[in-house]
Amino acid sequence: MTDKDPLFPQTGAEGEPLLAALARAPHEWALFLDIDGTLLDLAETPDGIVVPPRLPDVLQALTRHLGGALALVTGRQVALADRLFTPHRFPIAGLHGAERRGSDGTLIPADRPPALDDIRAELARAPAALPGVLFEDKGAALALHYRQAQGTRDRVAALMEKQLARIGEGWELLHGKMVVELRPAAKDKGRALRAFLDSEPFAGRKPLAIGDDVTDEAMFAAANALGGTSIRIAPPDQDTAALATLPTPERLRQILEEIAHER
Ligand SMILES: O=P(O)(O)OC[C@H]1O[C@H](O[C@H]2O[C@H](CO)[C@@H](O)[C@H](O)[C@H]2O)[C@H](O)[C@@H](O)[C@@H]1O
Ligand SMILES: [Mg+2]
Repeated sequence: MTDKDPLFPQTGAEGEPLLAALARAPHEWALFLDIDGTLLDLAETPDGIVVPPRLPDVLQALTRHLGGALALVTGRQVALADRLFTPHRFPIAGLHGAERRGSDGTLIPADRPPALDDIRAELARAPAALPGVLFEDKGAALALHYRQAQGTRDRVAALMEKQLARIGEGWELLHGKMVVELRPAAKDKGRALRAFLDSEPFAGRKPLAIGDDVTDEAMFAAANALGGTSIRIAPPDQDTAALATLPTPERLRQILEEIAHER
């Protein structure tokens, strides 16, 4: 390996050569894709995202090229992600790795302790006190979004800290893009990537992980440690474990579509 090897670039390198390497040897690679901010442009609200019409078929074509070794790794619920990419269903880790469905189609759900229900009720009332804040109920994880009320950031964080203290061990807060999420701590995106690579058809392949946010950092670190590589959708000077960057979801979608049409 040299400093110039495109498969093992320095942090801040351009991500396109990594995807070109995958396109040249799809049987060697497993592809792990985040959704919001990576495959899809960010929107003002969680429900405001737009799935470009060709994207589900592009992902399906890529899945075929890769012999099935493509998985979505997202903070969304699996059920919601399935609706986004209908009629296709992909191997997927949801809720940042707390739930997972491998290529055999069996979903391993996240635990949903009763204690979460009181917290759910309190957070559902938060938008009344914090105008512009949005509550997202993801079943086994709960989120408050402040993209449309950025002045409430500290109050949202304090409210979520209070919920974390209530629910106790085994839970954590994730501070994502203008969102704070309460979620199970034991499973993250890095562990999800490792679990995929322990099973067919992912086993024995080099992982390429692509994401855009703090929650993807565990996935980047796992991919790098397992002989693969990683791309963050971010400016080239982003502080990240990812070994390369791409500027926008749109550029990623263009490249994925080119690879899908090469076959
Ligand atoms: O892991 P991801 O697939 O990237 O999901 C991360 C979170 O994405 C969503 O929130 C983010 O995207 C919204 C739509 O673009 C945006 O309005 C919000 O500000 C972002 O934080 C989703 O709502 C969360 O549940 C996911 O965990
Ligand atoms: Mg994302």
